[in-house]
Amino acid sequence: MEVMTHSSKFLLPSIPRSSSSNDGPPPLTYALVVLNQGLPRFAPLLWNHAQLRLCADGGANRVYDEMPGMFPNEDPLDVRHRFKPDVIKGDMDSLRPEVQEFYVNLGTQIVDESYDQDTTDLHKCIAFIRDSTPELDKSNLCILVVGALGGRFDHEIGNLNVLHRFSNLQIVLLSDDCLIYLLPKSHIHEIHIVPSVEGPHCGLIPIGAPSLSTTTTGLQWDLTNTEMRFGGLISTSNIVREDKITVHSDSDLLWTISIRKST
Ligand SMILES: Nc1ncnc2c1ncn2[C@@H]1O[C@H](COP(=O)(O)OP(=O)(O)OP(=O)(O)O)[C@@H](O)[C@H]1O
Ligand SMILES: Cc1ncc(C[n+]2csc(CCO)c2C)c(N)n1
Repeated sequence: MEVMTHSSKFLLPSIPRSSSSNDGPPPLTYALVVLNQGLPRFAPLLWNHAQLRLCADGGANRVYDEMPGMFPNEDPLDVRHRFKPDVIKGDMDSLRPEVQEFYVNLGTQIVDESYDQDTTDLHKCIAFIRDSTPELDKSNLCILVVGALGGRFDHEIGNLNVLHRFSNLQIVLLSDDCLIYLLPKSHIHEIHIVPSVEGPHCGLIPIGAPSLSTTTTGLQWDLTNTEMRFGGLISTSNIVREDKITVHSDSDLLWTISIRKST
């Protein structure tokens, strides 16, 4: 079984190459999706790492309203020009008209899918990235989603559902406090902890289906061919003990880890 490696190095100001030699995996490219919740403090950092920046509907209001406040010594208009979304997509019931007009004048692409009331704005944005030009090599693409957690529980669960709907894409849901991604059962996973920005609290959660057997290394409470299911044992309030965590499971699992306040 192939090994999939994971790392939150996108939370570092400059992303180190994966290894000192040339035989490591190719570097990831990042896309950013901004949802309609308060921007996390590291939003400008992720924006600068990303090659493609989308706003899900009212997420564009957040960029327009909140980015200038993150650069209090700069002219708000300059900041808004610097943080111009490439695409705003959704059902457009939250995007304010003056925000839309501002970004249209800067060249942002607006994709109105108000006819689709069966998928969320995040789903629409992920589908856009999936279907976007081959310039973005999907196998090396990691989609960072900010504003995904905290707030309305129906939205949070909808966001987790998107991880399962697009399980062949690497998607990371972020809030100010933690991040979440899916560990597909098709791979053995190596999670390389970046101790300066994340940990120690973590969890492994079988949200889509029970797991008959999960084995981990590197955690305070490791699992050894352990069964996990909702209503039974799930691994919450666990702690990372080593800088490399391995996970092998017969089910897709959610991995979550806390983000340090100093990030
Ligand atoms: N409180 C929240 N918690 C988590 N995610 C959120 C929250 N609010 C919005 N989102 C995310 O941001 C996206 C865009 O938000 P927006 O408010 O524009 O959606 P919406 O379709 O108008 O929602 P609704 O009509 O249900 O209020 C949503 O699809 C969702 O993924
Ligand atoms: C069974 C069922 N439940 C809820 C909705 C409503 N809904 C789900 S996604 C969405 C778009 C939000 O931007 C809306 C309105 C539905 N269609 N089907």
